Amino acid sequence: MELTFPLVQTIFTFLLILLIIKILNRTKANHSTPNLPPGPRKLPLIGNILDVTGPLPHRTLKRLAQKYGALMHLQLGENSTIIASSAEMAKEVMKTHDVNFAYRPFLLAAHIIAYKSTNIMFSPYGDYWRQLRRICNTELLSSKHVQSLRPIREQEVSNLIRVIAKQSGSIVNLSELIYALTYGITTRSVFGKKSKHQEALISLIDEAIGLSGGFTLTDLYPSSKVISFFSGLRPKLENIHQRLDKVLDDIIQEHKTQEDGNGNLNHLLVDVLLKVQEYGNLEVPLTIDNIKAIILDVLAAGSDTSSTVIEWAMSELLKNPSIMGKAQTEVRRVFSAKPTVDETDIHSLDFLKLVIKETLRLHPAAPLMLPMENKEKCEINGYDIPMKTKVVVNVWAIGRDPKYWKDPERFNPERFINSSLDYRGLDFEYIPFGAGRRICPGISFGLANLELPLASLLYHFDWKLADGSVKNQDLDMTESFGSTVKRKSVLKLVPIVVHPLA
Ligand code: HEM
Repeated sequence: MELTFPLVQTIFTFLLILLIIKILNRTKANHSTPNLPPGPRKLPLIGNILDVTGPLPHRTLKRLAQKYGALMHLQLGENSTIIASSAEMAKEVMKTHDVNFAYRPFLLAAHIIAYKSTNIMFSPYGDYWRQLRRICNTELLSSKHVQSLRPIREQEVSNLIRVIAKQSGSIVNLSELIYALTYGITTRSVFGKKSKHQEALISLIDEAIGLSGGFTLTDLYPSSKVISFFSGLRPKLENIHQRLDKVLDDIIQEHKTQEDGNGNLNHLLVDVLLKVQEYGNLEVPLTIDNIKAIILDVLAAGSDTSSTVIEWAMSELLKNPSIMGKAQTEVRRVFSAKPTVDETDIHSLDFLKLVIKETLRLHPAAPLMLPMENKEKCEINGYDIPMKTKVVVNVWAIGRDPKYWKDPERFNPERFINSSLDYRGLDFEYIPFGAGRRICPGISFGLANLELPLASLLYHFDWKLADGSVKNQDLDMTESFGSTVKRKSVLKLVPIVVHPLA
């Protein structure tokens, strides 16, 4: 058969279409099999869930990273997850690709408890979140405002010292006392006077944190209605949310009609928010529910973190008596002419600041930070990171990496002498408060809540372990994972009054 020109043209067009389809398919195939970072073998349906189960995920993830690398991929149920375990990878995520990773993944607990994720921690990156951060930086959590809350801290700490002094020579549960102290400081900083609802509020927040910590099945399989139904998590969270909402409403109403302990109404965090709501000239209006979500953030993020760090600092000091001695000598010298520690001279406690820095290195309150998510696909270290991948930074592993730290497991505050390393998010080998746009906005408040209590505990008392048969250097330091990583066993100690309160 002779090939006519129209027939040749038809065949040519047909072949061309086939070629285009093939190229398109290949491109599509490339899209569906990205070059992900290495990670352990994935099992059908569950992926790597079994690889990360265990009581201390930050330690498990460090071990896995030693095998698979500082940028590792895990499939956790339906969630494609990247774990960054080195300063270099953390910098890629939180500096090079900062805007792209400034999102948070959807978490059912944050959605239900925190008024549809309108708190600072879980609201998506955008105008509303930017506005909240502006309010934090300029008003709510600014250094100046934290300074104005000084009388509350001093009163609460001196109450604690009185309580402990009464038990001089007997056993105290220091963990419990510190926890009550930081909640006391935070709730009073928010609302002023101790409210009759305070205990209910604290126990509800604890309950909420208990339900949302770790990996919940519902968050591992967000698309499965069956899992969501059988886990029963949603109704439990809704129940807590309703009770929390009622308590917060009552406290705000009660607050509107009374003064704080200092006869002053304008410096408390709830007043700042109510004032900003009314007169703040806001781009996005702030509702009362938004205010409640922010208050929940401050209460949850502000108390537990500080008590955890104080508890670890005291544990490390007890374990290292010569360092304890040095810290006590300093605080007793600086405040020798005073009946107690106040915030006027607290900035002179240079060694105590090193102790706090070293505690934050070895015991970052949030060892896996808060999860992040990228809006768009990107490439890190030659690997593809598809859009909406969850990213976890193992700050704990970075803080103990011998690549950056000499003798990393040793508690040695002096390593920070003459070192420019700072926790403000610029040195990626040391990021206990995170870095980038989502860096903790509560650094000043958090530090103020650490310095005064620690200095006062060291000034007024000498400390012994309750169990006299245990040598100080053998103090058990086992951790327990939750919203923060605390001591597994409570710190039971015997205080001996050295400087009584006047
Ligand atoms: C020693 C005390 C504290 C430590 C170690 C700590 C640590 C952290 C860390 C690691 C993050 C995640 C940062 C990131 O994703 O890059 C964070 C976020 C946050 N922290 Fe803190 N924090 C402390 C105290 C506080 C206090 C006192 C407050 C409030 C009063 C606070 C409020 C927040 C909030 C609202 C966020 C979320 C920020 C956002 O997503 O934009 N924190 N904190």
